[in-house]
Amino acid sequence: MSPRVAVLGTGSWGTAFSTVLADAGCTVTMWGRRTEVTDEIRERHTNAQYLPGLPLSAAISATSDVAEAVAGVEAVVLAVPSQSLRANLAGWAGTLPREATYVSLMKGIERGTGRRMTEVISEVGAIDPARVAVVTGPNLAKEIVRHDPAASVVASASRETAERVAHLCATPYFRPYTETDVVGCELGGATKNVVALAVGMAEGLGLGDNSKASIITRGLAETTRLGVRLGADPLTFSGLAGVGDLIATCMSPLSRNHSFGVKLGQGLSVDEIVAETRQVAEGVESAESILALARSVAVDMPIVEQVAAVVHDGREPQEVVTALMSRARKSERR
Ligand SMILES: NC(=O)C1=CN([C@@H]2O[C@H](COP(=O)(O)OP(=O)(O)OC[C@H]3O[C@@H](n4cnc5c(N)ncnc54)[C@H](OP(=O)(O)O)[C@@H]3O)[C@@H](O)[C@H]2O)C=CC1
Ligand SMILES: O=C(CO)COP(=O)(O)O
Repeated sequence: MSPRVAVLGTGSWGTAFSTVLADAGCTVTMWGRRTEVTDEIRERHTNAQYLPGLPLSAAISATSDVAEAVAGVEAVVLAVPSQSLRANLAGWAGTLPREATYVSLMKGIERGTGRRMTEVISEVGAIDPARVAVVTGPNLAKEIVRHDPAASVVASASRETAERVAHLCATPYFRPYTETDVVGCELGGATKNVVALAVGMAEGLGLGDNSKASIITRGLAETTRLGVRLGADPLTFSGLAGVGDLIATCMSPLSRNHSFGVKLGQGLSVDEIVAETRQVAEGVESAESILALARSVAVDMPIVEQVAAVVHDGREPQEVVTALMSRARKSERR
């Protein structure tokens, strides 16, 4: 019998990952908060708002009733915005199956608490961390649904859980590796969105590839610094969840964070860009929470600090360049 999986969230990545699961042999029930979207997925097998032109597998159904979505599933995949996860889980209290495996697709850090998404799942859902995993890596939804080959990481404190989730989502075009460094994988995924905003800003200001490569490399350095302070393995940041996702997100016009940054660099305000795009650019919210987390453990993150100043305090992107270039000189590796 094919494994049954619930995917909670009908946006770009929730829908794309549902197609991966279906192609890997799972029967998938998606949950979405708008019935027009769930009706469309169930009846017409499309999700025109998020993935226009993509026919969805017959193995994917959808409902706006979360109890119906999770009934009898072995895994619950969470693909809602990072900042709404806590409220979503609280609203589903008593409905979520205790014995299931929980999988986070989200790349953000919670504002106010500095928690990673798997921490929020364990805390609010009262789920044993050994039954929680995160899937992360260079996985732009629009390329995944084209079946362009890509690799990913499934990280869980339990190697067995990571292996089971990798088995559920492995296809000829989606190759999951397993990992136990959950802290490093989640920090890599969340922080690369903020670095992509900075790279996008540089592009929007008309700067070239030297500038972008410098931001990516120094962004990786500060991400690694924070990760190591919080107990991550430094090698995780040279893997798919670190440099892999950083390259994809910082260089691709398909990335919402990169595109958001380009528009900031071109002079648009945060409110103007949000009104225009109406999709999640997780780095905008996470810039502040990652900065607070870094400050709480006395880690210097100058790029994250400058991005937070632009998106939260209205600093001009051009001022960011001056601020970063006029910092006191130091050794590259300290
Ligand atoms: N897109 C990508 O390529 C990738 C994304 N990710 C990560 O996956 C996560 C989800 O992103 P993605 O699917 O792309 O985002 P989208 O913006 O495409 O979709 C967001 C989804 O969340 C729903 N939603 C919005 N607000 C709420 C809320 N308050 N409560 C419940 N549901 C809500 C939206 O519903 P509605 O339509 O009703 O607004 C929609 O279904 C993010 O953390 C992102 O960083 C990770 C890898 C790749
Ligand atoms: O995480 C992603 C690719 O791995 C998607 O990035 P964006 O959210 O910036 O589109």
